[in-house]
Amino acid sequence: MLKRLPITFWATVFVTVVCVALVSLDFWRSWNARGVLLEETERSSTNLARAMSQHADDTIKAADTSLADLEERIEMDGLHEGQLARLHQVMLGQVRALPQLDGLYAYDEAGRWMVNSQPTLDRKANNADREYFRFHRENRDKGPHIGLPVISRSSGKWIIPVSRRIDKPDGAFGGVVLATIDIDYFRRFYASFDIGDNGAVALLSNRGVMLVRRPFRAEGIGASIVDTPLYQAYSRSGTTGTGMFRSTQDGQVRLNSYRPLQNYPLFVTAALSKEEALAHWRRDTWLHSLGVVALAALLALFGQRLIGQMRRRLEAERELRQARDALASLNATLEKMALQDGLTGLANRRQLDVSLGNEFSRATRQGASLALALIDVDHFKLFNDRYGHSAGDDCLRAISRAIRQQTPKRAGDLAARYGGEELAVLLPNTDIAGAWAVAERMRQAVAALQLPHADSAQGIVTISAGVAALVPQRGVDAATTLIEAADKALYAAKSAGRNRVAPDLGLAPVLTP
Ligand SMILES: Nc1nc2c(ncn2[C@@H]2O[C@H](COP(=O)(O)OP(=O)(O)OP(=O)(O)O)[C@@H](O)[C@H]2O)c(=O)[nH]1
Repeated sequence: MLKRLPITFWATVFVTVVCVALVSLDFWRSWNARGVLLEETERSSTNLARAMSQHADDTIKAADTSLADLEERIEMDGLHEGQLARLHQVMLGQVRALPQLDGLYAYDEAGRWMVNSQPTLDRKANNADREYFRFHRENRDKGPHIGLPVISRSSGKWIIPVSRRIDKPDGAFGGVVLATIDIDYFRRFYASFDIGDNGAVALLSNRGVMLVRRPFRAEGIGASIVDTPLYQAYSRSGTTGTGMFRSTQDGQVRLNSYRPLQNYPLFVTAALSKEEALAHWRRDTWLHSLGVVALAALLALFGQRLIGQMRRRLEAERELRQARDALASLNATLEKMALQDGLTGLANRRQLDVSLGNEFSRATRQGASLALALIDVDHFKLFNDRYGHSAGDDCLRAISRAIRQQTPKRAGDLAARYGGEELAVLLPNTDIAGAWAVAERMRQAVAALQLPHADSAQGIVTISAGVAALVPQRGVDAATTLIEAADKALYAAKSAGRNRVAPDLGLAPVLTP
């Protein structure tokens, strides 16, 4: 079934498969490259988040260590005047040593400013209203507390408060020590990252409050992000993770990596813009795809032309085959016509001569008898004269038909038009008696046609025949011998009154009719 499909079909299938494979392979390659690029982006953002969380942890840890030291000193020595001057010096030293520190402060149990790292101390100021102060007053927990970002009352900068509770010797609330971390310190650090034009990094509290963010927006500090998909993913997992989220702040889709701080209830997130990460890939893919599609189109066009040519060539070959077949059949017809008489449909004189030559040779070789009957229409001239030449032709055709029907069907038997109104029947392997019998049957068949002939003695068309037979002797007899003998017999038949068969007894004296 498949074999019968034309070559042009398979060529079309081939070109189509090549074009589709070309485009599919390029698509697959591009899609793979995209996946690899996103994986790399994810790795970068994860590494960035790790570095940020470590940095934030270290930054707060250093401040908290100072606080723990201050807390211990105050709990040991109390907050009396002599102690305050020493504490002031210690605080100044710590703030100078730690660039992230905006200031260090100590408040008594009523929130009054007792000592800080500022050059002057406003004794009338009170921080009892601050969130961290209320937290420590109400919680006996001795660990550090990270507060919400606020603008410092003393320096006017955005700060993150880190505080610890001071206990009196009896365990009652004795005040708070506070370290304020300059948000600008984080901002400067985050500004040093290469996160592209649309990347974002942030430090956030575990309760979903923004502490610092790049791109920096003052109104973003302290804002809640609990409704964002990023925070929901983080609070669900509670640990390190990644995800592709659309920012609720600027609508950008980013690949986010989030990671909690090891020691504090905060987490960081590093987000790289998907758009930026894929920008180069997109440009590259566009150019590449354009090239591949153009190549596939060229291939398809070229293939289509080639297949068209193939089709035309096949068509030409088919036409050529048809012409050759027509020529062959024409040749066969011509060959037949060359051996056939046009009027009677019997073999023509040429074929008779060839067959007679062949059969004569065979009979000579085999020592077989070869017979020939020469037949002539009686008074045919008168027939033509009375009925016309065309009726004469019809008459000849009818006689030829009758003679063909009576001609034996053995190989070599041949009825032919000898010339004019004269016919000949070649009968191999036949002696004179057999030939006479055949000619007699023919004569009777013609008479049976009852073709009217007013100028004939019988009133119908009749024929006369002369038959001759011989067993040819090599070097003695020739084919013409047989013709001449038959012709002589025909003449005898005519002379004897026509409408009869006369045998030639010279060549075959054995005849007993
Ligand atoms: N219509 C027609 N006539 C033919 C054809 N071939 C030969 N003839 C005619 O046949 C006639 C033969 O005449 P003749 O040879 O005189 O002999 P005949 O009239 O048959 O008389 P006998 O043979 O003596 O009986 C001629 O008039 C030819 O013109 C042919 O193909 N068609």
